[in-house]
Amino acid sequence: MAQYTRISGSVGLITLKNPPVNALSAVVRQGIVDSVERALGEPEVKCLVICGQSGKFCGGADIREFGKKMTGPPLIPVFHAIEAAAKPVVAAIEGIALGGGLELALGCHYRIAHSKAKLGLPEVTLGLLPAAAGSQRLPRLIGVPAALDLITTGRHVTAAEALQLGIVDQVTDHNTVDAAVKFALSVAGQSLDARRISTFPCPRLSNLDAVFEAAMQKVRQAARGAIAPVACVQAVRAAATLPYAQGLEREKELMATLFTSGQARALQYSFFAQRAVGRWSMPSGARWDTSKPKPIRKAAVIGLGTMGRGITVGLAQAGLSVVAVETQEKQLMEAKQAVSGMLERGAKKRGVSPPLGNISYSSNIKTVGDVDLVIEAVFEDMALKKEVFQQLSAVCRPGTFLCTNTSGLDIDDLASQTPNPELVVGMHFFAPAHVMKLLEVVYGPRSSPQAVATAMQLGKVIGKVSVAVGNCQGFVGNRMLSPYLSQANFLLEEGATPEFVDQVLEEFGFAMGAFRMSDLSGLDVGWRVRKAAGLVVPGKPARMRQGCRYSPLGDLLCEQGRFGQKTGSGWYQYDKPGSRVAKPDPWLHSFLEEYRARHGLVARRIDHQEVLERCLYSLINEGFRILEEGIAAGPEDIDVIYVLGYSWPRHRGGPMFYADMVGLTRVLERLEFYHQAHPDVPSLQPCNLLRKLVASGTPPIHRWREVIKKVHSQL
Ligand SMILES: CC/C=C\CC(=O)SCCNC(=O)CCNC(=O)[C@H](O)C(C)(C)COP(=O)(O)OP(=O)(O)OC[C@H]1O[C@@H](n2cnc3c(N)ncnc32)[C@H](O)[C@@H]1OP(=O)(O)O
Repeated sequence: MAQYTRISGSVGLITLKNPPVNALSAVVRQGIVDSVERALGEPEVKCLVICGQSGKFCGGADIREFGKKMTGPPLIPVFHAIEAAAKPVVAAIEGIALGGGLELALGCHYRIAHSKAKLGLPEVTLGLLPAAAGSQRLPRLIGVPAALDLITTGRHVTAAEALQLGIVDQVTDHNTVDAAVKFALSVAGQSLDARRISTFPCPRLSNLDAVFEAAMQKVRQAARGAIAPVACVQAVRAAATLPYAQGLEREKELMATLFTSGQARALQYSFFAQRAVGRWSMPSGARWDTSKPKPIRKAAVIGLGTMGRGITVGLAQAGLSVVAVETQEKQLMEAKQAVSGMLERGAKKRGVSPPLGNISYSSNIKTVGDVDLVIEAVFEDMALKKEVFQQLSAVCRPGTFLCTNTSGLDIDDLASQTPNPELVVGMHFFAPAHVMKLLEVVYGPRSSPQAVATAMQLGKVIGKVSVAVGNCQGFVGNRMLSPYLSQANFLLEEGATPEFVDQVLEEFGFAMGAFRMSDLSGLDVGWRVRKAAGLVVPGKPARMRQGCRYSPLGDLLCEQGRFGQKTGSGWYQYDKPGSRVAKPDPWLHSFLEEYRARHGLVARRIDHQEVLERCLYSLINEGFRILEEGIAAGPEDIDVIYVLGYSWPRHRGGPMFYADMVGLTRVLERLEFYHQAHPDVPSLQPCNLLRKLVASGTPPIHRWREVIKKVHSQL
């Protein structure tokens, strides 16, 4: 609702009330209309102030209403009525003014913001554009280049930047409503002619075409197939080239195509999924709301390779005390230098001082005796990790949580090295660990709910989106990646090239195709895992392992020392070791031809559809197996992991959402088709849960949990 009160006798105060972010629901919109009408009708009222309750101005349109039947007054006429008012209307912006919230403020005659407020038009991140006249008012207020930047990126700006850009008229460190009331009284009675943004001409640009061409090129490059950023540029162009009323029409047209698009649905699903994963549950019944985390003030990181360094930076930046341990003195010194550099660069970007003093470095594991939680990040070798866990058990004080940054080793096996397996969980970070938003929190059968809650909470403190998952080989992300990569390899055996497979996957929206990604991460990583799993055994039939089809192509490249970017060659060739520019490699093409000839394989023409279906549906099928086994609690967990950790295009929601969009019946049919063609590839065999979902009428994704529950209760 919107509450109307009178203060200081002559100020009408409208307070938006819709927790948690005062979103503009139908009731709130109606409340604004009624309150404005009432204030304008009261002769004693000289001016109006609009604010939000609980220190939050407004988080924009109510996203929960999207896709439902529209009720209540639409936003544009509401904002026009405010702008047309004969009494000054001042927005008192505390906390947030985002999307429709900022558009509401732009409809007001003046804007006063608290110094800690954040403002922005993030609609593009939801697959939309600022279609409550924001795309038309903002360029008129701050000029085309700045408006293009804010609208196409959706980034939030601080109050200080908003003041500099001209979005707000004043910034205060004090009570914003008091400041706005005072300000409103000071301008009451003055002409409002120069305060109505819709009447402003858009600031002229001599190089208008060049500016828009450059903007379009930039968004197309970054968008990976997303349509909203492109529509945002088109809408701003309308503001720059058309009268306001016609610009609004164009905004409406563009919004109409976006609003019902699959991309908007995917992005909005992704928004809620990212929040839903915080409400985790375990098969034991332990849940986020019944498990209390322990506060972590001091943590230790063991092993200062690439991952350990990133984790140390993340912890220190969040204000924790960190003991960083590396047993080799030389590596310790190198790590200290690298971590300090990362902290200094990060601090410079944020305009703060680097938290160098938060970290103490040591080559002695005994120095971790007084920490609350340890994150082990040594080399991915079970024997080494076990040794570290035994040492930690001996030196840590009772109750210390022991976490491992393994990307797929058995958490329970590690926990068995300690007398308190309930304190052990996995914290699987993604490289670079101080940048990537995803954290897989992995619980073993003996991990306590408190250990899980603590790791989830710590993830939040250091700015990660944490997803709780069960213990299995590769956890969720890497386990699903395995059939995807296998299919990519099989496609090479059957006639494709790495560049063709990558092109198809990149056109789908991945930042990198399977082979470019493997070259970046290092082919030796998977090779080591396959060796440990007993798959790389000389003398075994080359293309079969453990009764299933196996491609040894990656192993053969590793035997040649082709580990990817770091060695200057892998699936592609590079100018020099460490170079990032992948070039098709004639050597690799001849190698594939020889390989096919040696194994009697005849190359055939493979089309886009086959590449996509085999790579993606096998990955999705594994996702259904993960849900069936209860390793992930719901499809949102998997989708968040894939969007944030594996560069799955956000505008496609994630693999499980994508399966829902394609249609489960279609996914099932195609898997059946490919499994028939490749009966020796178990990952193509449709899993039971997928069959059950189809048999139960292919319910939409938000109802899958009901079917999953039934499947679990039958086990
Ligand atoms: C014609 C179309 C006109 C306008 C279009 C729009 O306005 S589209 C909406 C534009 N607004 C946004 O994109 C803001 C989205 N929200 C956020 O970025 C963050 O939620 C926010 C406001 C910065 C707060 O972040 P914080 O980390 O503090 O909290 P959290 O994200 O967990 O959100 C708390 C709960 O609020 C719910 N929520 C947030 N925004 C909205 C919204 N606009 N509509 C409805 N609900 C919203 C969010 O889902 C959380 O709910 P929960 O039940 O706890 O999961």
